[in-house]
Amino acid sequence: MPSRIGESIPPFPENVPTADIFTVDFDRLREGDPEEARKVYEASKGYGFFYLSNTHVDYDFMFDLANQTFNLDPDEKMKYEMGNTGSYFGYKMSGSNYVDSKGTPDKSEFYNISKDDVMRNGQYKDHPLEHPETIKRRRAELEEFMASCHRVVLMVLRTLGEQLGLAPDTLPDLHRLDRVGGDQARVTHAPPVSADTITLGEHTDFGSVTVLFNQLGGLQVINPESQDYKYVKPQPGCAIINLGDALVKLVGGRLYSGVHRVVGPPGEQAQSPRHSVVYFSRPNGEVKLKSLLDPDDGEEAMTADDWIAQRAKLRRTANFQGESTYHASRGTEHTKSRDKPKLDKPAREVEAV
Ligand SMILES: O=C(O)CCC(=O)C(=O)O
Ligand SMILES: [Fe+2]
Repeated sequence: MPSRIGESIPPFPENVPTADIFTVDFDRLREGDPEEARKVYEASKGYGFFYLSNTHVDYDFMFDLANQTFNLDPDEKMKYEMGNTGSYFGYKMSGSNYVDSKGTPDKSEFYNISKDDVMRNGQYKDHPLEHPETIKRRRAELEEFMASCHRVVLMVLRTLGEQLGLAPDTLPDLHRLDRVGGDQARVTHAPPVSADTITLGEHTDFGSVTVLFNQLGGLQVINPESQDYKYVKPQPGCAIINLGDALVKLVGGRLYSGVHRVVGPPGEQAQSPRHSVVYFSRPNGEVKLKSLLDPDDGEEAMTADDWIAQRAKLRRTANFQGESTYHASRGTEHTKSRDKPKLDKPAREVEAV
């Protein structure tokens, strides 16, 4: 794996609690295998997470891009800092989001790259965003990365829509690659920290379907039955797929957006800096986030763009004004009808970490 050339990745330990999540094969799903479709649906009502093999996504270069970008001078990175007003593209320095209801600063930096900027959609056609050279020179690869992740997203959306009785194109039509929306690729970096340190706070993803590539452990998701955190062990060759709040809203709460967080990698892996590579899909910007499966209740719903801006803004340390900000920043995790997860549990209380 290129970001760790010449280094072997320390093993994920055997003695930590891991999430028992389904593995779905993308090729078989595309061929219409009903068993694979069933697994997608069951996973989306359970953990809200599953592994996907045979994704046909080339993501190795993104770990290189991450390494090179986060190694830039802090001054250079800060030129692209996203700010506190709800913009969600560009660089986020470590500490500028908070991780809990006390406003504790996070310990990871990330860089978000807009799908519309890379694809030159809408306003970006004539006014592309500025990026450091480490990202600029990867535009062709980024385009391919985004298009291939988006193919995965559409297949998941089509499958879930069909399982819920929607026409196959209903959800994909609200997530068009060539229409303006908040989709983004992200690379993250956290320095080596112990396994009881939260580097990215407890959250649900804002959008529809997330496609994630991990080399090291540290990602944890709440088990819907036991309501405690389990590690999502990286599986070589597999993406980790999870659902976000926008999709949960579009299907009237019939699917589940898993509550997750990132802590320092477990066991021997704790000596290593951690990178992850993500593609976040969102509904197209003007899509109203209300149920497609229930009668219209007449309530005005937020657009996908406003939803993302609100959540991004309220998660910034600079905008934190006490516990009420934290609660206002949350997603569908506190509105779903299933049992309430044990939210905001400090990492050090998690069993066997
Ligand atoms: O780094 C990871 O494994 C997950 C990152 C994540 O949950 C996020 O960026 O929303
Ligand atoms: Fe996430």
